[in-house]
Amino acid sequence: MKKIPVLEVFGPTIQGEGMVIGQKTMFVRTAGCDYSCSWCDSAFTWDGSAKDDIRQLTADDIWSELIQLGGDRFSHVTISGGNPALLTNLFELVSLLKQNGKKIAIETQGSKYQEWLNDIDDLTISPKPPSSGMKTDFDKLDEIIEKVSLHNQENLISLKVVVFDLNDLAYAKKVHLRYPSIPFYLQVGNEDVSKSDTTELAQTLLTKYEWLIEQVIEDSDLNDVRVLPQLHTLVWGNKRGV
Ligand SMILES: C[S@@+](CC[C@H](N)C(=O)[O-])C[C@H]1O[C@@H](n2cnc3c(N)ncnc32)[C@H](O)[C@@H]1O
Ligand SMILES: Nc1nc2[nH]cc(C(=O)O)c2c(=O)[nH]1
Ligand code: SF4
Ligand SMILES: [Mg+2]
Repeated sequence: MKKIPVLEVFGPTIQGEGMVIGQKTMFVRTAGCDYSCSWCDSAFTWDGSAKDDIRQLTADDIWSELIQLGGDRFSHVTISGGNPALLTNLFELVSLLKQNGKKIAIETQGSKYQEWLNDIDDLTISPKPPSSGMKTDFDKLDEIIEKVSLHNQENLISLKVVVFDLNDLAYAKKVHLRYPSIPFYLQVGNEDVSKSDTTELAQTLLTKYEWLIEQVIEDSDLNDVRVLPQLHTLVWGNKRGV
């Protein structure tokens, strides 16, 4: 079996973000990203700080670990990163999870296409706004969205944009208007990914959530969007592996 670079396997927990927020799920976090967002809350997947913790695992190894941690207490697995869509080899894990009756979600930024994306039950594509320092290749994003919309019709696809400021909101609007038929989520940006005081962090994030809701209320281009905080950050702060 082919190897997959893995940094974390954890759960059961709840999906804290986006289209299936609140869903009980396991997480597999792969190593490596083609982006380097200034505010990335999982920078250890790509900045070298956790390079000694990367394990090269087969799909069978990952499955054993999921069962060891989750037993019969899960039906859903979320694969995030880093950018899992860098990894052609994830195909074997996707088919193994499906064979075992598990639903699969993916978190990716929409910079790379893989054929196995067509087999994902809950696919979240999260293009990055200006505050990240990254530039979206809209031709590539068009291509990915066209392919997954065509091949992934029984499954759910959504777009999710993290917003820190008005510039990001203008970008989010542009993405939503470009793909009006794809369910669209706005997510509160966490400015302080190393803060350890969860109560203080939650207060700040709720204030930012209220600000984001107010922007959406006022804007007729944003009538059909959903506005969400990162639920896991409100509950557990910046803790890893939850
Ligand atoms: C860590 S990323 C991994 C998956 C993929 N690389 C991506 O960005 O979509 C998972 C999600 O966390 C979001 N995220 C990362 N840092 C964040 C922050 N500081 N505040 C809010 N959301 C953040 C990303 O935008 C993405 O939607
Ligand atoms: N509970 C929980 N929900 C999440 N949703 C997306 C996450 C991610 O880091 O991709 C994440 C995460 O790390 N934990
Ligand atoms: S694309 Fe995702 S994992 Fe990569 S740097 Fe940005 S937020 Fe982090
Ligand atoms: Mg996260």
